[in-house]
Amino acid sequence: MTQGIATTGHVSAVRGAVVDVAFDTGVPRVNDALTVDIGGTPLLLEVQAQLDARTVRTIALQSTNGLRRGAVVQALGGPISVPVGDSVLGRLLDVTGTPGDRRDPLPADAPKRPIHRAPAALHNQGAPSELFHTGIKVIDLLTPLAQGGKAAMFGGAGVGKTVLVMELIHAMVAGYNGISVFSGIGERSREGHEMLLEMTEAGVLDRTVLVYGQMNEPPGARWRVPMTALTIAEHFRDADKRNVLLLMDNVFRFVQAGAEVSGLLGRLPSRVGYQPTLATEVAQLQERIASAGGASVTAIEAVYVPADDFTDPAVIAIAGHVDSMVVLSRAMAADGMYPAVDPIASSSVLLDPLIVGADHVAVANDVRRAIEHYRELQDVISLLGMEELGRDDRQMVERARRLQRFLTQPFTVTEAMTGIEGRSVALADTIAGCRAILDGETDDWDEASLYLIGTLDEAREKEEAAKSRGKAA
Ligand SMILES: Nc1ncnc2c1ncn2[C@@H]1O[C@H](COP(=O)(O)OP(=O)(O)OP(=O)(O)O)[C@@H](O)[C@H]1O
Repeated sequence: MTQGIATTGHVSAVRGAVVDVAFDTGVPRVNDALTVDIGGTPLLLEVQAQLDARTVRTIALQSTNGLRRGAVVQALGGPISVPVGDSVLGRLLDVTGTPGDRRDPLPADAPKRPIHRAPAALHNQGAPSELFHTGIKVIDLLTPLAQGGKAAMFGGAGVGKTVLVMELIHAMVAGYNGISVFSGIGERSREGHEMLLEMTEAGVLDRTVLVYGQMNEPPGARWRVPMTALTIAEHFRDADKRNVLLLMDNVFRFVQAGAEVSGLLGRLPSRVGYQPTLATEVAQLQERIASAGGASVTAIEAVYVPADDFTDPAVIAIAGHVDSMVVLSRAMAADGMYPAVDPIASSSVLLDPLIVGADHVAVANDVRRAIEHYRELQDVISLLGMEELGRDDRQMVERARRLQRFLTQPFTVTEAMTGIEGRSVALADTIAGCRAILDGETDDWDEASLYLIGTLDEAREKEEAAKSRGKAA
């Protein structure tokens, strides 16, 4: 709000989620919050543009049903503020910080923080520190995650992003003593309540905050909900010096909501119809996800890839900010190779001999090389058959197929679907297993023995059991 100027205005136009508000003298600043009462329910608006000396254009964060021209609007004198701190632990909140879990309201004296803030100062930011072991073979080997790092799971519709994020939550939250902040952005609305239940069952609800703006909510809510989650995470980091795990499903929906808002505000679209401010919006969100002052914020993000097009501007903008990029492949999902992590397209800046050690990097590179070589030969194999390959090529292909199978893994979260108990594998076992396959120890094993198992020892038992059954028959 411009200093010393009246804070009350009135609605001058309503066009869906876009509301124009006129003030008698002066106008609030961009990103300031306004509130208006619709039949006893407060509606939050956020200023997006100053149209002239008296009028602002705002975007509504809740439904504008029932809003009339002339309604009295209060300027709050700053950005939307959301409750932070211990009182939000174990709660399911919406973009404005209002609980949606049918429990008591939050205490009136809960501390609040504005959702728009500058990122932590660069000199105060910490780089990713220790590695986060997930127990998921393909991730620990090829795209390691770090505490204080940013990882994103990229994939088209239905290739397993949510399942992978849920499994990571399972793997990490139980053995992690920091706070987890989960932000549901523009996905199915039932997911929030399912998550609440799961966290309660896992006994970690008292260390978790759930913040949701789902697909049934207006674009303003989906656009600002990651900021709300981030503000809560930042408070735990700065005020309590606690490590935070920030999970976001799905960051693409944040970009999509931004595009909807941009269209509603009448801005000309840019490449592929996205908002002209795409890169800025993504950077404003991602640059705030940082470790600072000795406490880390570790982010795991799911990113939907529209029409499996990895050159989509939204995907590229997000990919530029992450340390570990886990790419999910439709072809692998179709073959039942779950988790469908593409070993070639996925990468991590942490896969460096100085960070993970030379042995790890060497095995990871050999695994990639073998699978890449197999892919190059796949056309020849489908046209002419394996018999036409030279001896070395055939051996490489057989090892690559075994490696691909060894890197599949049953998940705890899919136990009900697959009927197979989830496995968690130590990194040393993953590396030893891959090395053994690359060295040819499993050349005469049945490929199926390596599919959906944990360690190589388990595959060995499966192989021996199959052999003894064969003999008995
Ligand atoms: N690791 C896995 N093991 C077994 N099945 C899986 C696995 N991952 C995914 N699936 C199967 O794929 C389906 C879709 O997975 P999921 O909901 O995670 O996809 P998504 O990429 O998040 O999809 P959307 O883009 O629609 O949100 C699951 O319901 C399940 O049947």
